[in-house]
Amino acid sequence: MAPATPSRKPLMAGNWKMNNNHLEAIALVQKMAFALKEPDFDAVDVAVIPPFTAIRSVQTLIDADRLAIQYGAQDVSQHASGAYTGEISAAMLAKLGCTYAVVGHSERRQYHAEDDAVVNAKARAALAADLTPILCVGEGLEVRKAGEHVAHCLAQLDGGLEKITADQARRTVIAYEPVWAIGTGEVATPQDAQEVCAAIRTRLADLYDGGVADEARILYGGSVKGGNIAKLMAQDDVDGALVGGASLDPGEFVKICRYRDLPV
Ligand SMILES: O=C[C@H](O)COP(=O)(O)O
Repeated sequence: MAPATPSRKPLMAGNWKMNNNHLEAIALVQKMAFALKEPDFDAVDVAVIPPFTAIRSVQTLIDADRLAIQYGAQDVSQHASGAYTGEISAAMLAKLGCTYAVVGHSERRQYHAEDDAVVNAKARAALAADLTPILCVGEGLEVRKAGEHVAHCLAQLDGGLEKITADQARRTVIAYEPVWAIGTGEVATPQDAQEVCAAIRTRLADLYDGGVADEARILYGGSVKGGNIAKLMAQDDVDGALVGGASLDPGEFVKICRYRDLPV
């Protein structure tokens, strides 16, 4: 497919998972803010995705220091409000200034039995509140070994995008995260990442139109580090990364955000 155009600004999103209390979160964002300069933000969108309990602190710091760092949540309720103990609504996250909400992360699918219908309901709830969903898809090792990874990811994509309009799909971020590469140090090869990201873009063109496919950002996630990001970003259909472990290290995450300075 066509190479990344200026309309697809790369996005580097750090998913902190269940790490960092609100004080640690402030310290981490401060360290990132100290290292990142204005031109970095012209080249790439930088986002942190802290646990719910740290979002308010991150918002306060980012607002006070007028930082260009975006932020979001790791999950969102499919429900608007009411008796759903423990849930956080999209409207609550929007009120906290969140830009993104991750939906369908493999850890939610695996440990919380979230299926495509739930993932889709969460994506639609996020979009209704003007949040940008980061919709995750990805295959496990068995599926990969069986050679069914593309079909598997496209089925998750179809399910996740059910009843989502073209305008909504245009601003949705898709993250391809092969489960076998998450937290294992075993990164997908750039060709593996490109194969699935290209298939996702082609499916977006089929489901909607070429405009949606051209504009929607597709991220790769799974053991991304400073040492492998440049090769991944050299792929036509990889528009950024959803970074787990390496986003907890400000030096490493800044290196990832500055992938253009790294040798391919
Ligand atoms: O959301 C992030 C992914 O699960 C990747 O995590 P990782 O970079 O630690 O492999």
